[in-house]
Amino acid sequence: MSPAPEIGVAVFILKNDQILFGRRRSSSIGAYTYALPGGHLEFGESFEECAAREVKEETGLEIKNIEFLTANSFVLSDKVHLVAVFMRAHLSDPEKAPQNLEPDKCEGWVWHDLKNLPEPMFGPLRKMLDDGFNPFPTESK
Ligand SMILES: Nc1nc2c([nH]c(=O)n2[C@H]2C[C@H](O)[C@@H](COP(=O)(O)OP(=O)(O)OP(=O)(O)O)O2)c(=O)[nH]1
Repeated sequence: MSPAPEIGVAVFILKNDQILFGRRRSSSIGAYTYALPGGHLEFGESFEECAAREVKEETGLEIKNIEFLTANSFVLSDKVHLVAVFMRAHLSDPEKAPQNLEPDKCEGWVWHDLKNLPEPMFGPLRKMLDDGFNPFPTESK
């Protein structure tokens, strides 16, 4: 029987014109690609709770104005089917820098401009951005 789809929540943390990315390590899917902070939805969690928890666990940052943006279904192989929920948020304290709190999973966190995104990017995210998805509120562009 095929495994169940996994539900991930990924967060576009926006600071001025920039987005926070981390390069994934080899142990999980999307090895060595740049992705957003995020992780798997736990039983009973809202998307907002999952976003805040994963961002705090991975970067030490607290986020506010957490909003749902979109969701996508990606079949990556005959074993991996992801349902990715994309959220947007801002830093509670814009002066605070991200820490790499899970160095076994991530090489470090860096802010990138939407016009100068890091490569290679995690496949599902690359596809969304190539399709023209823009996580910034329309009034700020
Ligand atoms: N972190 C992250 N996950 C993403 C992104 N895009 C995307 O489809 N996902 C999917 C992949 C995974 O199925 C799921 C969770 O990702 P993950 O691999 O980072 O999870 P994790 O180990 O940190 O989570 P956990 O098991 O500790 O809860 O979300 C993204 O940009 N960042």
